[in-house]
Amino acid sequence: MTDKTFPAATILGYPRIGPRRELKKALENFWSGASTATELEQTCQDLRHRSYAHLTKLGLDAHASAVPASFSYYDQVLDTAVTLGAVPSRFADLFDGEGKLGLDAYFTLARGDADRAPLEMTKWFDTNYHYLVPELGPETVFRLANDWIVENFTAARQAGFTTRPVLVGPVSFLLLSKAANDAGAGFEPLSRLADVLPVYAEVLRALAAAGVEWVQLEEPALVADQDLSEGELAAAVQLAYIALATELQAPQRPRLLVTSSYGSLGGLLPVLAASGLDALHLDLVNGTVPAAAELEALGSTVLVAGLVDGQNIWKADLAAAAAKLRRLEESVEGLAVATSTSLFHVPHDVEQEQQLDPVLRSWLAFADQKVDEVRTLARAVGRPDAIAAEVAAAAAILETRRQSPGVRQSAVRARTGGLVPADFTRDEFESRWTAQQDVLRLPALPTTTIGSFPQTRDIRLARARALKGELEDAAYEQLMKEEIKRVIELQEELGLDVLVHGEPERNDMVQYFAENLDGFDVTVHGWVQSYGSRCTRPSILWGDVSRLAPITVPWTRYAQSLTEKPVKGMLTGPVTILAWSFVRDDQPLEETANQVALALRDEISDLQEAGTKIIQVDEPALRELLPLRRRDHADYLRWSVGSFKLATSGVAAATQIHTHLCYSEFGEIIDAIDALDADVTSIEAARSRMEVVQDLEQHGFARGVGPGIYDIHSPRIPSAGELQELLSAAVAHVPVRQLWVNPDCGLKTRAYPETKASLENLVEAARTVRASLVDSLAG
Ligand SMILES: CN1c2c(nc(N)[nH]c2=O)NC[C@@H]1CNc1ccc(C(=O)N[C@@H](CCC(=O)N[C@@H](CCC(=O)N[C@@H](CCC(=O)O)C(=O)O)C(=O)O)C(=O)O)cc1
Ligand SMILES: N[C@@H](CCS)C(=O)O
Ligand SMILES: [Zn+2]
Repeated sequence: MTDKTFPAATILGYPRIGPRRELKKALENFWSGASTATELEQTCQDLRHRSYAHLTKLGLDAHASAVPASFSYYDQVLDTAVTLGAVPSRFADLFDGEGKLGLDAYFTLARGDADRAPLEMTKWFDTNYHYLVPELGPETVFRLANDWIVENFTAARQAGFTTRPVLVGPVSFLLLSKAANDAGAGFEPLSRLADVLPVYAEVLRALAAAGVEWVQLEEPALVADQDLSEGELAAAVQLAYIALATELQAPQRPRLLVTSSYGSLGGLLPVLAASGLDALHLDLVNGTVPAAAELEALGSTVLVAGLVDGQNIWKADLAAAAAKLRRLEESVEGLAVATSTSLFHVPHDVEQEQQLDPVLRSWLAFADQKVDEVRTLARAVGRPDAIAAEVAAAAAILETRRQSPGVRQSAVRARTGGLVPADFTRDEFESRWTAQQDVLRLPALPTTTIGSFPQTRDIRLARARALKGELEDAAYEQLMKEEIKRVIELQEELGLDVLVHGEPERNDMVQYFAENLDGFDVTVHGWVQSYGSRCTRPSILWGDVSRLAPITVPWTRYAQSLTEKPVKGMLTGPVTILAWSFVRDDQPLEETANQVALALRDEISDLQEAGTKIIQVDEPALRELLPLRRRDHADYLRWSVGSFKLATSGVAAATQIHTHLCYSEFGEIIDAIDALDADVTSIEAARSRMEVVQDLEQHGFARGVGPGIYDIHSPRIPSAGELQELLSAAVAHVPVRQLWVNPDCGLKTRAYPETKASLENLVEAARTVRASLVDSLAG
């Protein structure tokens, strides 16, 4: 064992995209062939070392393992899978002659290739980050197949930084994995725990040999209810950490920190406390301070208190955090301060946002400011008075927030305060459905898309120029109208049945609405990684929300004027607007969601007034915000479903309401999807091989449904035959009268050539299956 103690102040991870999205640009250049692998590696090494130097300058101790090596080229779960050699059999040829997986193999797993679908992508806990899902089976061979974790440590040390390498821990790795297609019935990834532990031990030995003092194993899956009993989970945790922390001893391994972000460990805390870990992190923002006896059981294990919120951007309430610290001090031997989660959920630095109102800016802490908050709290350990001035300053800021105009608007409060049950209900579904069929007169298996068409570089550049004042508003509007016209013409040519305007005028499906609603502000550089190279700038929802004027109506009206076919109105739902923004933390989410819902209800009413017959309200984040503990589900689903219904219940029976869900597994919330009472739901399905249609069938889902048959997350063009197969699978499980044909999600991240070709195939597949249905009826 080294004699190094755990650093007093640390963070669990830092944004890896770079202050100016350097990683995004480097990746996209490499993927397009504009740069070489060596150039990408060099850029990323520079990025890592610059961020270590920056964190050192901000006061983290670069010689005491206070700086986590949390970089990833694409995703931290993929990094762990590649380190362990855990790849599905369809990618077996990616290993080189020495059994290693290199950069090309890594990106093939992430993005697929012409013949192979990539790993599935899904939500990382209740966040807007998406990880790649490892696929395991009884035959998966685990072996140390990639040495980046060691190489990066060594290179950083040569540059003067003793970092703390980070890996997803063994129990979470297996719980986050899924059974491979060829795994056989009933296979559970966690059954491979005993096989994966020797490779973790090998990694730890290699890290120790390289001079690593502390390593961070992340176990976030332990804070979420799983499909196994607490006893089974406890046994797995015990097996894993007795093996890695007790049986494997220093100097064979570095000191071990296990982290537990996004919630409370509950009954697993005593298990981890008894496992011989050197340090254990608790999330004390999403979770609560454990009882004294549980803390005392930690003995010599250092408690790393996650007191600073890694997921939201409000300045910390230092008085409340310091009070928690005092309770911890009474019961533990060793105490350090950290963030609740990695900081990759928040942008780099609020000082980059000089355009924000200085009062609002003074309320905010991005990653760099959070480093400061962690250091401040660390100074209070054993000396609470040492931070009295900082505590007073934080309290004054909270008071300014409370008093600030705009935070409470009486007109908005009067509306939410006056809501009655009738505001949340429509006519009965069957009669609506009949009224809608009369108006719409669509063929069986109607084809449509989810809303966005490719956001071309020209569109983004035009918007960037308009923002800089280089392009007049009228000229920008004209360019967007030309794009809408092209998109409508293309859909007519393709023969789609229900059209969209393509969303060219939207920078992002949430930010666009935030820019047009009162109560929000937006950032310029506040980019946060969503997956791979894709980023968003979560908006700041700081005050009461209301609609200043119609937002989407002119664009939708224009698009509808170009075609006889129905054009869907396209809005983002209240839950998704909340989930993908940084939301005020001074009132229940339900109140905020209802404020957003009322603003959308007004927009929907105006769309209907303008002649729009189908209005889609996207709720891709409905599943994302589902609490990690089952006991909290019912309350969440009550208010989230309620806010969707509040937004959509003001329309006539003949107006068809669609919704769209993606990026999650939905089996668990089919009841809630049904309760949304949307007439048609399009839902992600292609990447998970249409698993959802079986859930729908079991549930007896009776509304319209479009299980996405074209996986838009990859440039791969699905053949008409393949799409036809997926559609036939859907027909086998869902009555034809309910079925719609559509891609998995919007097309904004795709380019035109693959979009056109894929949609041609999609329309052809729908026609073929339609014809076969007619034949079978005739036969
Ligand atoms: C559907 N998804 C979304 C999620 N969250 C959101 N907030 N939005 C979503 O759509 N979560 C779940 C899924 C999957 N996640 C994503 C996230 C992000 C993207 C995506 O395509 N992001 C784009 C950025 C989009 C954007 O904000 N565009 C702006 C700014 C564009 C820009 O970079 N401009 C340049 C200048 C122009 C140029 O040189 O190209 C600049 O500012 O420097 C806009 O269009 O105005 C991304 O590129 O990462 C997809 C799915
Ligand atoms: N209407 C949006 C939904 C994405 S989840 C789009 O098509 O991009
Ligand atoms: Zn989607």
